[in-house]
Amino acid sequence: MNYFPLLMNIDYKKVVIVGGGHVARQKVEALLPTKALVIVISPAVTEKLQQYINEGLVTWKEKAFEPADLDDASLIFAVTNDQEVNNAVEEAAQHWQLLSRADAKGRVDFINPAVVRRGDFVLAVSTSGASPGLTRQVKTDLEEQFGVHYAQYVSFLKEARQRILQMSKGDVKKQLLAELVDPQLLQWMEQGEKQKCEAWLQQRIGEKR
Ligand SMILES: C[C@@]1(CC(=O)O)C2=NC(=C\c3[nH]c(c(CCC(=O)O)c3CC(=O)O)Cc3[nH]c(c(CC(=O)O)c3CCC(=O)O)/C=C3\N/C(=C\2)[C@@H](CCC(=O)O)[C@]3(C)CC(=O)O)/[C@H]1CCC(=O)O
Ligand SMILES: NC(=O)c1ccc[n+]([C@@H]2O[C@H](COP(=O)([O-])OP(=O)(O)OC[C@H]3O[C@@H](n4cnc5c(N)ncnc54)[C@H](O)[C@@H]3O)[C@@H](O)[C@H]2O)c1
Repeated sequence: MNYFPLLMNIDYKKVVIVGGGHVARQKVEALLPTKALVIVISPAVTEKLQQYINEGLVTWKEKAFEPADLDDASLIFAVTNDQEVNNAVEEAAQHWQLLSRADAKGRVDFINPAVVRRGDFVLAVSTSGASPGLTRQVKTDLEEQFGVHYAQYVSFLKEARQRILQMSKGDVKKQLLAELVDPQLLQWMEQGEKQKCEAWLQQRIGEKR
C-alpha cells in the first residue's frame, strides 16, 4: 500500500479513541503535543491513562462503545482488543471521519508512524505496516542521531530565516538561506554556544545589506 504522508493540524478537533489499553496510551501520548480534544471510550483504562485523565489532558467516558460516541469526531482510533468491537466502530464511522484500526483489519484510512519530536523538527517513520518492530528500532536510532539540541537549532533556523526574508531580496536572499544550513551552526548549538550562531547571523546579514 502506498500511503500518503502528511502533518495534520488537528487543534480543537474531536478525536475519539475506543479502547483504554496500552495501544490507546500510545495514541494518547502521540496526540498530547497537539491541542486536539481527546476522548477515550472504554470500561477500563491503564494506570498511565488514568494519570492523563486526572491531569485533565484527556476526557474519559467509562463505558463500552456505542455508535453515538463517534458523533463529531474528525479522527477515530479503534484500539480495543476485541475485533468485534473494532468492527462495530468501523461500521459506525461516517465516510468523512478518518479511521485507524490498531489491528490493521478492515477499513484503514490511516496508520500511525513512529514519531521523534524535537520542537518544530518532526521525524516520522513507517514501514507502511510491514514491520512495526523495525519502525520502533529506526525510531530509537533516530532519537540518538538527532539529539534534543535539534529543537533549539531548528528554532534558530526559523527565526534566522524570517529575518533574512524580511531584510534581503533576490539572489542575496537565496544565498543567505542556502548558507543557513551550515553544519558549523549545528555544531555550535550542540555545544551550547547559541551566541556564536547569533553572531554568525548578524555578520552575514550585515555583510550582505
Ligand atoms: C509506530 C507505532 C506507533 C503507534 O502505535 O502509534 C506503530 N506500532 C508501534 C509499535 C509496535 N506495534 C506492534 C509491535 C510488536 C512487534 C510486531 O508485532 O511487529 C510494536 C513494537 C514495539 O512496541 O516495540 C504490534 C502491531 N502493530 C500493528 C499490529 C497489527 C498488524 O500488523 O496486523 C500489530 C500486531 C498486534 C498483535 O499481534 O496483536 C499495526 C500497526 N502499528 C503501527 C504503528 C501501524 C504501522 C506502523 C508501520 O508503518 O511500521 C499499524 C499498521 C496500525 C496503527 O496502529 O497505526 C509504534 C512504534 C513504537 C513507538 O513509537 O515507540
Ligand atoms: N498498533 C500497535 O502498535 C499495536 C501494538 C500491539 C497490539 N496492537 C493491536 O491493538 C489491540 C489492543 O492492544 P492493547 O495492548 O491496547 O490491548 P489491551 O488489552 O491492553 O486493551 C484493550 C482495551 O480495550 C478496551 N475494551 C474492550 N472492550 C471494549 C468495548 N466494548 N468498548 C470500549 N473499550 C473496550 C478494554 O477495556 C481495554 O482498555 C490488540 O488487540 C492488537 O490488535 C496494535
